[in-house]
Amino acid sequence: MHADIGNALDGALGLDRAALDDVDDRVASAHERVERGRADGAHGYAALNLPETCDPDPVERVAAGFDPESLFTVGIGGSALGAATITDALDSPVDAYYLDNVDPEWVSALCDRVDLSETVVNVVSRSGTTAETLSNFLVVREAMDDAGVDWTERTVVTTGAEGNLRSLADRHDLPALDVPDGVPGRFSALSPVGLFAAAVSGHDIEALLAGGAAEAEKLSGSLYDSPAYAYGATSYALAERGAAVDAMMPYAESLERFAEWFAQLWAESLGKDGRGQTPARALGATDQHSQLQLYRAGPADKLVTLVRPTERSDTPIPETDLEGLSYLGGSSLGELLDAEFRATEASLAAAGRENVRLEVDRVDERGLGELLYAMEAACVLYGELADVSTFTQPAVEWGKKAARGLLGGGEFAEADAVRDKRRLEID
Ligand SMILES: O=P(O)(O)OC[C@H]1O[C@H](O)[C@H](O)[C@@H](O)[C@@H]1O
Repeated sequence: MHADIGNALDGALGLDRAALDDVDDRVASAHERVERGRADGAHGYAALNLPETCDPDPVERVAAGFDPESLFTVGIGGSALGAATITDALDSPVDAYYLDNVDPEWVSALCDRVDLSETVVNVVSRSGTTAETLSNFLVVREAMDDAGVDWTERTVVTTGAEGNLRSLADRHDLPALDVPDGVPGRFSALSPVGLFAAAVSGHDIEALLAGGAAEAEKLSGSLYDSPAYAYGATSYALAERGAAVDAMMPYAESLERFAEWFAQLWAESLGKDGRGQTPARALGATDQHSQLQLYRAGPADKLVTLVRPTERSDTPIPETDLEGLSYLGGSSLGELLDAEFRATEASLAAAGRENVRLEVDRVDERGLGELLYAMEAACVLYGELADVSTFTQPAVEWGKKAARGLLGGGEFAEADAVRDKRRLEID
């Protein structure tokens, strides 16, 4: 991945090169802490070792046992978004569906619509306790039973070393993949959690890991030597000066989900102790015609992150004799998209609005591996600089307990708070 942080300097938020150099002095010690954590395989930091420690063989072996028309990944948050980012980005013969939400109409319509006898179900939960995932799995399993499909022949389990799902896999002798120790869900894209969907869809998971390894090699004690750290340190420095929002805006339809994955990574990891940066999801060029007005002329409280591949297959724009449109003829959709990318970058910079450019060669397995790993490393560095507990999510756990208490799954004080809701009702 290549990062260009030039437009993050000397804008409305006042980050200049001297201030960034000061942050760089702290990057050295932050990097040492990250390296120590990686060497110890400590919780969270272990995720940055995945390009070396993740063995693609078991994933490929389990995937080779299936030749499905469709894939249901039943999981939520980090147990779905990494895989979804990869399969959405790459052309695939397998229809990949992600059953993360528990919207009853949507789930049952999906089970009715898809041929379950040609579907593989991968139920993914690190903890094996997530209510949405287990409920959706039970619904899908029953739908398979009802359709006369032997679910045990078509189900893969991806989970931690023990728990409900591990017991289920053992009891029914299901193929099982491991969520590696020390790897939180939102950092698990380059583990079996993200890679099974890619492998069963025929993608090269070794190239995904190689992309991650290439970014890992560039991590160093200076932000000026590592694109991942350049991004993490710049985002942190801007956040400290008031960039409360990070608008992730890929210029590739195939990377729309990447912005969703990034949102979880950034929000859950860094939103702590009254700090953090709110991720916004945008898509170039579409959102130039929607959100860009705000990004350029609204509050100066944002970093806009522009992502693009430098190479892509292209489609020529046919010649036309329509007056006013002839300049488009002989050009291509790719050239138009690139011109829009550069115009947006310049338009933000001209208004003093900070933006960063991130580029990969192509949206392929290698490029995705680079991008996913680099954003994870950027996030870990940001967390070190901000001194937050990057790998926990206590605020999310609060809501989980409240919901569980409401459903009769135990006594939780959090559920009482739901019952005590204040009301001021207007009809
Ligand atoms: O993999 P699971 O244990 O089912 O967890 C799925 C998701 O659950 C929670 O919402 C956490 O905040 C997420 O970080 C996690 O990715």
